[in-house]
Amino acid sequence: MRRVRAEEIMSSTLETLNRWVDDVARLTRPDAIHWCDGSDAESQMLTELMLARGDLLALNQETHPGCHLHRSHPSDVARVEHLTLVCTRNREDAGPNNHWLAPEEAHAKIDALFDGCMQGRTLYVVPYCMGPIDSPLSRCGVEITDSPYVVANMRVMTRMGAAALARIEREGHFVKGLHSTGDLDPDRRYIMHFPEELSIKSIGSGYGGNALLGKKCHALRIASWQARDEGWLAEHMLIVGIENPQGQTHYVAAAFPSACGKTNLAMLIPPEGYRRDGWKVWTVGDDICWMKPGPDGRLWAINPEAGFFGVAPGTSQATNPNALATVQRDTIFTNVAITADGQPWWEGLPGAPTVDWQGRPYDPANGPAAHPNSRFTVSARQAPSWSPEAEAAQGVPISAIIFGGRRPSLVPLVFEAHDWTHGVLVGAAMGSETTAAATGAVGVLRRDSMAMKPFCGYNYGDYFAHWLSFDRPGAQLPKIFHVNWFRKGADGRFLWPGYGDNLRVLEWILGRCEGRAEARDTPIGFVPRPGDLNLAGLDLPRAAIAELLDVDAAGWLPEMEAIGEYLATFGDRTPDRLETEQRRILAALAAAAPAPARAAAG
Ligand SMILES: Nc1nc2c(ncn2[C@@H]2O[C@H](COP(=O)(O)OP(=O)(O)OP(=O)(O)O)[C@@H](O)[C@H]2O)c(=O)[nH]1
Ligand SMILES: O=C([O-])CC(=O)C(=O)O
Ligand SMILES: [Mn+2]
Repeated sequence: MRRVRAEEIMSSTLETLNRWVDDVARLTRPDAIHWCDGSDAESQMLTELMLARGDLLALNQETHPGCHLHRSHPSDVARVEHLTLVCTRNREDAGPNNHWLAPEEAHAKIDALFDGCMQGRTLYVVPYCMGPIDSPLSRCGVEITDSPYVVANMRVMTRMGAAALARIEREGHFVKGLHSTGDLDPDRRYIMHFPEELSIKSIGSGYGGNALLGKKCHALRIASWQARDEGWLAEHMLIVGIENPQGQTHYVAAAFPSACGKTNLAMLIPPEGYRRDGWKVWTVGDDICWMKPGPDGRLWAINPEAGFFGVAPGTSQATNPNALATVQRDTIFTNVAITADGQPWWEGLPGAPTVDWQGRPYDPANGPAAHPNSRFTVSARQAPSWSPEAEAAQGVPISAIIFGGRRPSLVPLVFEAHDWTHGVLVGAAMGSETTAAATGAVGVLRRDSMAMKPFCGYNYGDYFAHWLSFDRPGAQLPKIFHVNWFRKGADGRFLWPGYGDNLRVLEWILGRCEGRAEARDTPIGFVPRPGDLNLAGLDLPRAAIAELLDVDAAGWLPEMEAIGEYLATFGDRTPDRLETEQRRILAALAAAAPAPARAAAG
């Protein structure tokens, strides 16, 4: 066999890349082509260009140096799940959890929209690396886009430019992402994924997860497919380090659906008593987590991103002071309001807006001043809680995995799965109320397994089987938990204070991992009794705590039945082990429920 020399791989990769750029240019007909190097000078040039074109507005440079505002088209403010497709040769491989089109038909449909779409525009070639540039867990891609705003965001959100291109040349492969804002007509908008070709095509949107292709499209949909083939996990999870008073740091990964508290938990500021005792919280990631079993059998995780694309509304000194401190400089704000002196403003901040997110004089009759899905894009390094371990090539070891969602009733504040199989069922069964992060109705309860409903690039049944496959000899798997910060009382208000006080729940979780914390066993898992949680200094009525930790077996019966029906929607692809587990819990609930509920459910 002839050995292929490194230089040959390098030149053939560059050839592939050049040929692809040429092909795209022939189709889209840009006026110019710009290869991004990620330098400061390039960033400066793009900012000036966008300021001149009105794509960016400078905010108050005295209070917010280096901060700018971008207003997207009012019909282009969130991910569009109904226009997001996974195009596999076999429809079953995409699964009922994805919208699907056959690859040939999909290419034909979207290429027709790309035809000539970059006339009068510059085509930017954006090489990027998801994850630390020297990590074996990282993966690279190249996004072609005609949006300088996308380039500017990709520069913050990924390791973008020359170093990424060098890694691509060395490795010989990369994910291809083609993006154009097109004419922003929602009728000519598609976000298409071709996992078998490791490629993405997105047109008609300039917004977040639709357009920053390194993020949801690559790091979740395509990566989840690759991860299944290669034995790792690509998840919609934050990664946070919790340092206890003894100076030990444990890392936790948590999956909550979009706009359900990942960024907040990742940057949590401990309550005062905890701070005094020496607890610290370190942010590794706030949205995406790639993890792989290490030589020691533990799961080791990296954050593939380099920045935060966080929800602005609700971010305040009271809720997330770390995030607020992070966005005081060098931040791109999208669809927030502004004050009379040009500072960014959103609901939850003090002061008053004068101009709303659409650039109109603020009038409460028009709704919120900032769009509910308005965002900030900022380098993760600017967070006061930023963990240097986020740059570690081997990643960080995960002690606990947490699932959670917005559940106004039924689901307790926290519970622990009995074992890995049960934990996978807990993740698969996740439900949450929809939020403004995607277009469509808000506040509707839907199943969102592992918070990946919009992001899993293949059949959920296969995905559950992949999760189960990590339970094998030699594995040192994290314990799995479920939390619910969003339980509401009869008055419609949240029962749990949330935010910094969530550390109380994390302390119990880590205590369980170390075999210290107590719990009672219930059909749905281990639940703390009020005395098992550290509630010192918390002004919470005893009745609220009781309600937060109650397990209503009669109420859980129909929920567990619905979970069974949901699992069945993936047909043969649902692993038997998961269905057996669901039946086991259903039986335990039936035995625990008072007789009338059993009869009703029977
Ligand atoms: N009641 C309550 N609300 C919370 C809590 N944590 C976060 N929120 C609110 O939930 C909303 C979204 O929070 P984020 O932390 O930005 O959500 P995310 O999961 O990072 O969202 P994406 O970036 O869309 O994936 C904000 O309005 C927060 O104020 C909590 O513990 N309790
Ligand atoms: O992808 C986006 O547009 C924002 C985001 O993090 C999410 O929706 O989970
Ligand atoms: Mn997200």
